[in-house]
Amino acid sequence: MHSVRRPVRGPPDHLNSTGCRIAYSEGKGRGVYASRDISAGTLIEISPVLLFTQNEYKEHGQFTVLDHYTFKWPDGRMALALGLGSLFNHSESPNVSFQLDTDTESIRYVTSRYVAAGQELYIFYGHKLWFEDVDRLSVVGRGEEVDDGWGGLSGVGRDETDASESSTWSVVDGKAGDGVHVDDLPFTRVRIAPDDDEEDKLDAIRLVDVWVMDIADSRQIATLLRWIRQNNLEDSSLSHLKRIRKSANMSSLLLAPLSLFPEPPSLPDEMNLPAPYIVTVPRNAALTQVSLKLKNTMWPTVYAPRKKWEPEPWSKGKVRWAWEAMQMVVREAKLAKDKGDLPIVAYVPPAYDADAQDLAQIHSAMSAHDTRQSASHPLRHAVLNLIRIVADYRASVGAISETPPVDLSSDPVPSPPVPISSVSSPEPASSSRNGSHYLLTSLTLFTTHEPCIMCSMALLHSRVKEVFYLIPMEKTGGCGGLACVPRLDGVNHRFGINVWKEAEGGVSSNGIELDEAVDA
Ligand SMILES: C[S@@+](CC[C@H](N)C(=O)[O-])C[C@H]1O[C@@H](n2cnc3c(N)ncnc32)[C@H](O)[C@@H]1O
Repeated sequence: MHSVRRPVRGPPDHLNSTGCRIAYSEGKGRGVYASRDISAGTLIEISPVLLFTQNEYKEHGQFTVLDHYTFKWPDGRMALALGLGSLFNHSESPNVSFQLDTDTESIRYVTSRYVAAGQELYIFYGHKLWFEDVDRLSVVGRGEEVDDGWGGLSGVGRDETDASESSTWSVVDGKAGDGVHVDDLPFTRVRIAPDDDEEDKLDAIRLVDVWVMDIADSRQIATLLRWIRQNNLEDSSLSHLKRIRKSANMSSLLLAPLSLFPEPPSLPDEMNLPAPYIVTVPRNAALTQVSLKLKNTMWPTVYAPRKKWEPEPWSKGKVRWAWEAMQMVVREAKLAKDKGDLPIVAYVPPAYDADAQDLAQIHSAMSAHDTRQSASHPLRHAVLNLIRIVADYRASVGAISETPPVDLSSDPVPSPPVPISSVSSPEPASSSRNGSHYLLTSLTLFTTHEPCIMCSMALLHSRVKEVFYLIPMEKTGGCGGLACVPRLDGVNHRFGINVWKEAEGGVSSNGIELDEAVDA
């Protein structure tokens, strides 16, 4: 360890609203510690960086103590993390991953698993350490491997994504924004709807009933759009439709699907609005110009000439996000098994895209494991436990639309932390608000095992965006195994289903297999 002398009065108090404090770490100098339980996927720190030119570093920096704190920035300069960033110590099994954000010249630190209060928060520096890792038995000297000439935390600068130990998987190596070819994706997509009909004829167009309202005074539109947002009427099942239909002297506003509101949604009294009425509109976006023309006669529809069931483009950053989630569920499932429960875990991280995060209003990851055995309760499936945790979270933060976006000056985890072992409250939180329908809107659920039919139905009702699982359950699964719930005729929401390929990125079912008759 380089000499970090203790100041006379110990480490400074550090007020960090995301749960970190500074303390001394045996043999490592100062370190960053969790001051409370922190759930996986929590953004705990954004550190601005100070950048030095290569010359400044070569001529000065490398001969100073700064050499222990600087690392290579993607553009070749050397960087020093301010804030807490420079105080994270190294571990071979880190609990924090980080991402370099070149746009804002900062680094974002996110917990990669649940961290209990009092534990140290570690990142992974890379394989070329210049000090003796006190937690490791063998000594790895700085000169023992090929040096890239930069030293410091030089492993960090390899790419723009995080540098956790797992970044050696080629599918995610490179820049976060780079695309991944569909054939290289580590998962396969289960087809949800038949793709035989192009909906190019009027009678082939699949329909859905929605509530609509006419607005004579166009000045009311902005107020109503705000009201729709606040009342959570933005259902993803209607995202293929434009919100407003204009005619010569009248605008009509699409409110919500009938499937969610059998009764007309109640509108703000003070605006003196006409009563909503029912209109039948296309259920899907238009895939061809012919179908667009036909659909537009019913309601202005989005043109999405994407090949049907062709997966949306995935970037390396997003694959890494999914990969970390899959690693997380498998790891947690093994822990659950060690505790005597079934090794089934469900996990919802914050959405990858900022837009989806805004829509979902979930800014910290939540996970749950199957507690049927420890709770002696037949309904404590991992997915149901997780949905209840999300409901509790939503209830604890109050109105969904009032949840603030994540902001390091405020607490991004307003609810109590939710370790996988914390599922014990007997009753779900209930809410009569419109938002109670939308527990998982825009969110992706990762799970070790294909959810059973009951859980798949619960996911459908929760409006989950998509599901990833590793282990298909042919005899009990509701996402392609025994049945495919979102493919059923008449369901009012469809969610995507993806099956992680066994052992892709090292995510393997070894040790978490179940008897095929068990329903997950
Ligand atoms: C970026 S600094 C981390 C903060 C540092 N502990 C401090 O008090 O300023 C890197 C230095 O921390 C120490 N360090 C980090 N992780 C360590 C580990 N696993 N074992 C021993 N020393 C470690 C080494 O001295 C290294 O040069």
